[in-house]
Amino acid sequence: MSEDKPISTKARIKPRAAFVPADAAREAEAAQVPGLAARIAAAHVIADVVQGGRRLDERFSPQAVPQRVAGLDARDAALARSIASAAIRRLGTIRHALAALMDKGLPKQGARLEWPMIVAAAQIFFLDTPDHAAVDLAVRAARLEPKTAPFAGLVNGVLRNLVRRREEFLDCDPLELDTPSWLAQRWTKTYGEAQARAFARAHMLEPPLDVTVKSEPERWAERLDGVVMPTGSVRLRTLEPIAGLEGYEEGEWWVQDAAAALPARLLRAEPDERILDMCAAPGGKTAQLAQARALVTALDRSAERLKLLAANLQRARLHADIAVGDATSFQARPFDAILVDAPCSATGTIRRHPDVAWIKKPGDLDALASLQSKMLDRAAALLRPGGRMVYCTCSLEPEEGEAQVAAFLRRQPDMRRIPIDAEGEGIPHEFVTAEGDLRSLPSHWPAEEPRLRGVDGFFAARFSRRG
Ligand SMILES: C[S@@+](CC[C@H](N)C(=O)[O-])C[C@H]1O[C@@H](n2cnc3c(N)ncnc32)[C@H](O)[C@@H]1O
Repeated sequence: MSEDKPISTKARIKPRAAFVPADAAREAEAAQVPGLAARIAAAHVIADVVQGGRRLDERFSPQAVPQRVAGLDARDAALARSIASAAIRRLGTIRHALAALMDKGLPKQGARLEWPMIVAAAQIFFLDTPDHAAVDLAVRAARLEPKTAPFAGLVNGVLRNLVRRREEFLDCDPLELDTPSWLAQRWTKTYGEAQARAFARAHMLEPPLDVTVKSEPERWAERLDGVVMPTGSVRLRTLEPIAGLEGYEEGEWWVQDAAAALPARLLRAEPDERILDMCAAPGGKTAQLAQARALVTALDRSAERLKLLAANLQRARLHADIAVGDATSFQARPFDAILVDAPCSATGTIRRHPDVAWIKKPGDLDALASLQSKMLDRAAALLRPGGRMVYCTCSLEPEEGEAQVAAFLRRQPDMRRIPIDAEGEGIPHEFVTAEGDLRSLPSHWPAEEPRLRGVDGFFAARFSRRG
């Protein structure tokens, strides 16, 4: 361990096996120490995401695997989630700091201690946990296993040093450390270095909770301690679980990022129009279309996710016809309007889903872009002459946005773009491209109050079919 070694920005600890208490007796022992089971669960979840490519949401779903979080009470599960989320959001910074404090890295026998050390570092850097508790619980985690117990002193020393040098490590560049290099390079190439850095800074913050209200946004903003955004979404400061908030059970609003609420609006649904929502689950956009009293068919390939959509619509007291099927081969008589909210890399949602940055790989883009173009072509075939269509993705990558749409218009001479009229449609000017498409960025809406900043990165383009 080194005391004041200068920071090498390239320092990294190699990924290790997950931290697993050796047997049931030790798990029981862990359960006796308040807060320890939550930290161990967080360590497991971080390893699952980083090494196993698993989604953070899935690890905390009601079907969570028993060893991970299922045994925790609600408070501990919430704590484990906020630790895991903070750790994954700033994984590069944390690994960089730990590597800078250990000359030779962790000894082979204690390699799996990286995970509880990451858990402790996330608390020391980003959460309200008292430093001594964060350090002590990591040391206790190390002592649980005979293999790692000899390194409890090392864990203690490194983490105490981390506490001492906290400010220095927090001054690091999030574009270099907390953004996978393939994404940093892509964003720099597409948007320039200043924007790429602004995205990385936006990704550092826990995002606000945005909701789409059925009506009276000002009244709901007042009741829920929020603000009405220029596009009509209500943005809340709360960190409380949503199910307990006023109006949720009654279906007066649903959770939806302010940018995610725009594509369905761009479709301009009219009462009684037949609308196909091609990739509908879990249904945020279906609910908007149903709220406009359109006759919506909600199609999705995933029956599981459609169950969630059905529950969400039921809570909001809204209706749609639900269809399980593949959008690329779906058959039906022509629709008046179609929304194609295609599966994508989701790189525009890293603020809300920091795991996306570590789970997605550059090789995913080709397969996604090819699926999106098949969906677009099928949608064009299902649209009546004169009908409207909106294509959108929550991606910052041009292959899934601008380039995808340019190729679509070349392939489909019957389709023409309907540019967005920012002024007339109440869409912020900075969200609208020269071609008239929507392109929101995580760095947009730079509010003074950090809790109210930013928006998901979305792309949307609108078309009509020549009559
Ligand atoms: C971006 S999400 C949709 C989000 C949804 N529109 C909303 O606002 O809540 C993409 C959806 O596409 C679905 N999907 C993926 N491939 C599909 C396919 N071939 N056919 C139909 N749906 C598909 C996924 O199951 C997923 O639910």
